Amino acid sequence: MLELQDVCFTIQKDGESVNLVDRATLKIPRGHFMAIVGPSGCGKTTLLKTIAGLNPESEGALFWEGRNLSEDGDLEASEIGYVPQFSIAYDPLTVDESIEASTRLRVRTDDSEDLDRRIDRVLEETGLTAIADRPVKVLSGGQKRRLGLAMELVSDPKLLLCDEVTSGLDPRSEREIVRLLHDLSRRDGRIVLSVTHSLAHLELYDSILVLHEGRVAFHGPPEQVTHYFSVGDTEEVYPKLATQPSDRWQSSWLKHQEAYYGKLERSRERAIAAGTLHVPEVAAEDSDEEREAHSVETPGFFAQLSTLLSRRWRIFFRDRGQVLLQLAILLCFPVLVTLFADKANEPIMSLSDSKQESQLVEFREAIAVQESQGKVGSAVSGVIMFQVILLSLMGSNNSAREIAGERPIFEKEKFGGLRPMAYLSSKVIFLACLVIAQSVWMGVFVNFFSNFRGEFPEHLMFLLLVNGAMTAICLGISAVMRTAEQASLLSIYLVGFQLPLSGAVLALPEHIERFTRPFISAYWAWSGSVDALESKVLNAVKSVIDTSLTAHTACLYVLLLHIGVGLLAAWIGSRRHQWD
Ligand SMILES: Nc1ncnc2c1ncn2[C@@H]1O[C@H](COP(=O)(O)OP(=O)(O)OP(=O)(O)O)[C@@H](O)[C@H]1O
Repeated sequence: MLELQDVCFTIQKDGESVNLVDRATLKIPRGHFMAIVGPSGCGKTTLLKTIAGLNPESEGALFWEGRNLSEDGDLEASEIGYVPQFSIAYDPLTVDESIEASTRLRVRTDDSEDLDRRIDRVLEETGLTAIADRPVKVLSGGQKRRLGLAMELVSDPKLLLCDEVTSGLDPRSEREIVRLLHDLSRRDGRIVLSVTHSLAHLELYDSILVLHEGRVAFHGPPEQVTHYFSVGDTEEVYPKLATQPSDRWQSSWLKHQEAYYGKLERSRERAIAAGTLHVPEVAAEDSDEEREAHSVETPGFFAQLSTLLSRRWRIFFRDRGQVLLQLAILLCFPVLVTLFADKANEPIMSLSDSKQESQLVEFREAIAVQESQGKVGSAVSGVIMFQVILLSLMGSNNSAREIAGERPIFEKEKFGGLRPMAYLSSKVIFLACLVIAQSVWMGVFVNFFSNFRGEFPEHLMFLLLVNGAMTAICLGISAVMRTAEQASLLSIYLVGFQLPLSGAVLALPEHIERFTRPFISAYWAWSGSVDALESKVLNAVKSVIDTSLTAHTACLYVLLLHIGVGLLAAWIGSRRHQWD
């Protein structure tokens, strides 16, 4: 039994408290299929989220089998299924792969046979067996809704919450989905609550809850709705609701509640007696030990991590556009750098040791040496900065959308028991592979055509670090921002400011530089790499720059700090609840 006692969900609006759900009192027995209907904006989704625990109730209490959920803790992630309005599957995966990933993330299975059995069961239950190999992106609206349901059913939830799963469907698909939900509530005492706009097929529900401005206006058998509201047709219910304030509807409903619950109870008993409703005994779930024995265990950290990683690589390789873009960037960017590397290869002239015949010749030689130093110094510094900037760009391209672009799915999976740490670790490992491939290739390729005139391993380390720092910072941005567009835009600006604020092209005024420098990863990677040059080339670079250099050890620490800050932001952002 799910029971709500005077449950409120309150928000602060213009300094005032507003109840989006106002003293909702309900009793929903096991094996029950209930529709939540009401005019747009009346609080249907808000009520569903309050039941799910996504909106913590401000007042009142929720009980599950007599257990106070506010005091004794929420339902286990596996006990509750929530099918949201948005799609929770990745387009490039197939139906089968989506259900498999969902099972591996939510259910600790005994072996591969157990896993296959679970997948086959939900495929069959939701009528998806015939299209198990089909990619999600080609599914019809109705098939996508079935898939959303299937992905929730993998843990065999006792409470299934569905938000507008029939909206936008043609009448036939809508009836099929409502019929499916009805069937799902007939087994194992599962409660199915479905928010819907549609007043069609009400006869398939056990009860109808009519909400008005966050308040319960009616909750009873479907055939009683028109009688209760004294209307000829269900379509007339919403206009009727508008004829009086919601508190009047609420108080008049409270007077009739017991009588209607009596009717619901009698029709339930008839269904059980007729064998159309099967509700197993509840006694076994009364003790905590028994509950634990029956509950589905969530997989461990490493199991979730490996599922996420294999899914990420699969999605990456299925997205041809993404693979081609990565390859194009990987191959073209280093080529671009080598086009400018000619002058960096030239030798640097030195003053001859022998005495010159005249002062004029000596002077000309000094000028020539200075020019040669300037030319090579600028080229070497420019080539290093070019590499650093391109790797910063790759870093931002790697991760700016990585979390923000799939946030709703991540939130949904978190609700289903996914550990944020497993999720973030999978992102870090995936991105680290990209960073290593991009940076090593950039360093080695450019070094092949234009030999780094100094400690190449140190230079390579700074290339890795700058790409890693920008990838980590943009991953943090991706986790903190609300949308993928915001995250992309901010990341692009961040990269855009790297070159002008690095000081490699133009020295900044000192009072500005003091504040900007700590944040500019490109400066630290450039300065560290320049510091690793052999002394003659280093002096040539110093002769053309006004910006001061920093010892490479300090550069190393600052870049590591940037990576740390980026990952910390990603961790904080991933843990934050951001369902909407
Ligand atoms: N967290 C929130 N903060 C402020 N307002 C909110 C919040 N959540 C919901 N609302 C507002 O509460 C009202 C009820 O929203 P809800 O989404 O529950 O309605 P609904 O009945 O499901 O609507 P629809 O049928 O159009 O989907 C709306 O006016 C919505 O803008």
